Amino acid sequence: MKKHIHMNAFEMNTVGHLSHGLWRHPENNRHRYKDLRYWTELAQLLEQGKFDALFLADVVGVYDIYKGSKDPAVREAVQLPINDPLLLVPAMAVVTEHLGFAVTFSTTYEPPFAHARRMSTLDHLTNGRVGWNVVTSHLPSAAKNFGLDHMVKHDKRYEIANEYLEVCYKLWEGSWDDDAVVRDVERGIYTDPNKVHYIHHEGEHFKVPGPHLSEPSLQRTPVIYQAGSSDRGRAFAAKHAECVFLEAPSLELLKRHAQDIREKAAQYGRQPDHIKMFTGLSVIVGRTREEAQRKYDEYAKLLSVEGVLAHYGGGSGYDLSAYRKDEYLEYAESDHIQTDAARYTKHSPTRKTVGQIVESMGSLSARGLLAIGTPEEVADQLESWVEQSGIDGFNLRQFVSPGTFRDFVELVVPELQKRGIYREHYEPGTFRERLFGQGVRKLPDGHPGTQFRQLAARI
Ligand SMILES: Cc1cc2nc3c(=O)[nH]c(=O)nc-3n(C[C@H](O)[C@H](O)[C@H](O)COP(=O)(O)O)c2cc1C
Repeated sequence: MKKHIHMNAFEMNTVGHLSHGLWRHPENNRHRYKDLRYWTELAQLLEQGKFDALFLADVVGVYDIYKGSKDPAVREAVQLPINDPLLLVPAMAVVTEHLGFAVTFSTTYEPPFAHARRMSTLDHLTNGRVGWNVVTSHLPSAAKNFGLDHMVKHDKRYEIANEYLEVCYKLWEGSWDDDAVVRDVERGIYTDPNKVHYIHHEGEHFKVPGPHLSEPSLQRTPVIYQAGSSDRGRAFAAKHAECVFLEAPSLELLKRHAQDIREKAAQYGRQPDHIKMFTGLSVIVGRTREEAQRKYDEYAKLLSVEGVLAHYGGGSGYDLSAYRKDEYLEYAESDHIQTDAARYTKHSPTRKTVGQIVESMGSLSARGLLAIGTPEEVADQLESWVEQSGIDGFNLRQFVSPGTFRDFVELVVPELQKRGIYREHYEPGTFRERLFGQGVRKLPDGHPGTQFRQLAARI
């Protein structure tokens, strides 16, 4: 059987996720993000298109680096206003049966004990369809709103994240035995106390005795997503991630990062093929090339460079308004997203002036892979990119909502299915089983989270 392409729909509980300025397009419904039906309709559309998951990004701060002010981001709706993504999941789960939900949550500001319960709750409510995009956050405004004077240093954030996950694994994997809940009416025992264990975690950043508050859910540990390709980011992904969101300015670098993560994963004793690699994808498809071009022209006219610059400022830490246009942008150590800081500097095939970078930000392909054309032409591109880079799938961005996703479901999915490179029906089971095969309901052997099972045996 040909290798199937996996698809996540990349979304955010906000107006301006990535296509800044396009909220002005008459067919764009992003202002309906506050309406639960926007999300339940979207989930049903994605399930009709046999997507693996809805991947909900999230930030807990304001983009206020560009021009030293929040005003450009506020004016352009750059990931503000923004609501909590986790609260959308139960409603979408009720109207779907197979679609996964990967939600973003930061390990830097809120402690692990409550988050572990939140994720167990979602795994119960979705019948084993939840994933967690583990981020460490990158906005100084978030740090200040969580009581810190400065952002936690970049590498320190990953150090905290490693311990954070250890606490969560202990709670999810080791605190409750599979047969702890007995519901023995005769003896009046709901749960056998001998099968619920303290975790007694005492680390540098967290002290959590346990036990976990939730009974075991189908997956126990949610499917672990990660985004971030710095050295520390890739090392973290190699240790924990089951789905990695890679972004790079070339397919060659994408391939190298994917190989690097798989090699590091093997050194951790993991199965390298138990990691699915994704990259961002934009698609403008039409029944004819002219229709696709018309959409491209409409979107390109509305793209806001100010919005892109405000987003880039928070992502990279570089305020491009502070440079002369003829200055070359050089890589400077950043505590923000180092992948973003490297995009136009050390990861760029050529040195770029700030003027050249700002000009390129005015293009719809600024954020990476963009396929434009008929369903056949788009499918050709996707097949070629997967073959060249060795990745497993894409996080599909959108220009207009839900039009971009509807076009992909109605026009591109049938073409991919015809070529035998996309599922025609959902495989049974949990989110993790759909990604990694029947029977892989929980973390597979070799994943570091499995070492914390049968905690009682070790305490
Ligand atoms: C493609 C991509 C998407 C990301 N999405 C988010 C997000 O939604 N929320 C967030 O707080 N951080 C996000 N990040 C930042 C990283 O997850 C993480 O916070 C890390 O600090 C930055 O990664 P890096 O420095 O290893 O590149 C993203 C990073 C990348 C590369």
